[in-house]
Amino acid sequence: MTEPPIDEVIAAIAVDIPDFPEPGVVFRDLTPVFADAGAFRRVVEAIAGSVLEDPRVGALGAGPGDRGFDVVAGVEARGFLLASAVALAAGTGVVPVRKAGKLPRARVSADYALEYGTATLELHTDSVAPGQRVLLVDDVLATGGTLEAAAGLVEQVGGIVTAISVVVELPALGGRERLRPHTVHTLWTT
Ligand SMILES: O=P(O)(O)OC[C@H]1O[C@H](OP(=O)(O)OP(=O)(O)O)[C@H](O)[C@@H]1O
Ligand SMILES: Nc1ncnc2[nH]cnc12
Repeated sequence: MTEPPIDEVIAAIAVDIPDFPEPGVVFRDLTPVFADAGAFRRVVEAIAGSVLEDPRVGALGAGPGDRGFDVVAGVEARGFLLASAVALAAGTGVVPVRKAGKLPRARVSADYALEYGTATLELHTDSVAPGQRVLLVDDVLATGGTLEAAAGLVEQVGGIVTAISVVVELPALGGRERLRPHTVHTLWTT
């Protein structure tokens, strides 16, 4: 039996919440997508294979037996739900990009603004080896402030951001443009 396209699966399950967490923001709640076993499996497998589907797959170092990344990095908190599952599916390890004050050892930090506030992200300096290829994962790409900060941290410790993969992209907020020249893979654009 043919499975429906992944964007249709996500769109049918995700829930839009107007004016959350503040007036004017339409919050895209993906928790029902992650709670649905079939949808979660599809999402995780699609992200784990996202670099292999890139037309520049060869240039990114992907090919038989190589998905094009050596480790998955996820952004706290919702990115964690995806990143560890993607890493398990891909056979790699997983690295947390955490909100400020949670990482105990030597770290780099970046302040940033997102669609509804400001925050600070941190990464252990030794969590990515120099030259290691990193797939950076999160649930939502809105303004791109969060993923721009996370990508900068990965690069600051010597990693190569081979691609950025998200479940949903809100193109009206310009995140993709902000993340150039990084490659951005999205499962659902709305
Ligand atoms: O593209 P941007 O405008 O930067 O917004 C996207 C970010 O916003 C959300 O995280 P949030 O900071 O709400 O944290 P959470 O995962 O802890 O809920 C989301 O999970 C992304 O990380
Ligand atoms: N509109 C939105 N919905 C869910 N998460 C978000 N993070 C930033 N903007 C968001």
